[in-house]
Amino acid sequence: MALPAKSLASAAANGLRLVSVRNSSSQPKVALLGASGGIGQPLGLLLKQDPLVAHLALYDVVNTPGVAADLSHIDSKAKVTAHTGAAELHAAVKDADVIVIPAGVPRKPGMTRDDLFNTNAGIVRDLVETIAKAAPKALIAIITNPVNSTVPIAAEVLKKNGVYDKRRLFGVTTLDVVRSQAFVAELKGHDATKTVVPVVGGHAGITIIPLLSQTKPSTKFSDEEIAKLTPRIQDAGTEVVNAKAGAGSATLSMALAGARFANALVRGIKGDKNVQCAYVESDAVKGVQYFSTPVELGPNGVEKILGVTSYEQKLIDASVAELNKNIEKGVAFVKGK
Ligand SMILES: NC(=O)C1=CN([C@@H]2O[C@H](COP(=O)(O)OP(=O)(O)OC[C@H]3O[C@@H](n4cnc5c(N)ncnc54)[C@H](O)[C@@H]3O)[C@@H](O)[C@H]2O)C=CC1
Ligand SMILES: O=C([O-])CC(=O)C(=O)O
Repeated sequence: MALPAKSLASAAANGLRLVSVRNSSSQPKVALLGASGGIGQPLGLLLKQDPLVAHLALYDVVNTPGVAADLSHIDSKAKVTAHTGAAELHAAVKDADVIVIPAGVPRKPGMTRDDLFNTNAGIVRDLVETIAKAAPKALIAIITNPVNSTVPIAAEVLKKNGVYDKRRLFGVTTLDVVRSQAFVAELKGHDATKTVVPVVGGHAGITIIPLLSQTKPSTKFSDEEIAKLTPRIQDAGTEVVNAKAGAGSATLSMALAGARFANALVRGIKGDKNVQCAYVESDAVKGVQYFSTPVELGPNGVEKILGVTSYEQKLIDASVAELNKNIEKGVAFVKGK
């Protein structure tokens, strides 16, 4: 919530230290952490072009001034600021409405997303520790893998700081939706821009569950088509990792997906309610604490969790044990068990 200029002035006059006042929804600030990376740079480009973004704060441990100088020459609305290294993180996230996090290492061929845990868990924990203090009301969108575990890590850090609000924390699974829509459109000759495929569960292997039965426009798939499409969607990240042959994982399609999701969060903040799939704390599926489903986004983040009723129940059941393993690993990392 933004304070009117008058109350800000009188608070300052009374010597009050104002901590973490959010910008007004009319001037949204988006902070991008990991802004110099393979995802960060094209995602920064797309966010700079987003007419809803008033301030784009770029944070990384390296190369931020160059990326910011480059982006700041684009004739779009967003003001761009650069913040480099831990000492400048507080300023990067302070008053942010939305914080998008692609900071961390990507996979190489032969690795699972869980193999990134040892490096990325600590990166996410430390970033969220500062967010908890400088921007406790921000909507946080985590791209860093393994998403199934980094979201519970972030939640535990926010809880430890007494500022956790389950409506405000998201694992970004939009790329799974983007891919499903691309693959289905290609197979069926649909217009990809008008094809809708919800994807639920998590963001690794069998936890990625495309609800092909709910494709719009309504589409019939043979058993053979489903048997081919489902694993292709589940392994699409690995398809890119292998094609890049050691040079990283998906960056361009992820930048598009991340920009789409960040835009949806900002629209929600501005009162333009909309529905997106995201990995959030949820009671949609029994026996698992975090699960991606379509959720309605609004001024406070998740306004409503839209459940899953689906023909894909076997896939959902199969994902629960794997998700619980990933979630428990993240929680234990923060709790030091
Ligand atoms: N959720 C999803 O659907 C997807 C997630 N990813 C994940 O996104 C992450 C980033 O991937 P890329 O951009 O390709 O990697 P990258 O290595 O190209 O870029 C990562 C950036 O993070 C920065 N960084 C490292 N430690 C940091 C810290 N403590 N604070 C701030 N910045 C820090 C690096 O300096 C680098 O600029 C990976 O974990 C990857 O697995 C990738 C694709 C899809
Ligand atoms: O596969 C990876 O390591 C990156 C990722 O999450 C994706 O492309 O879906």
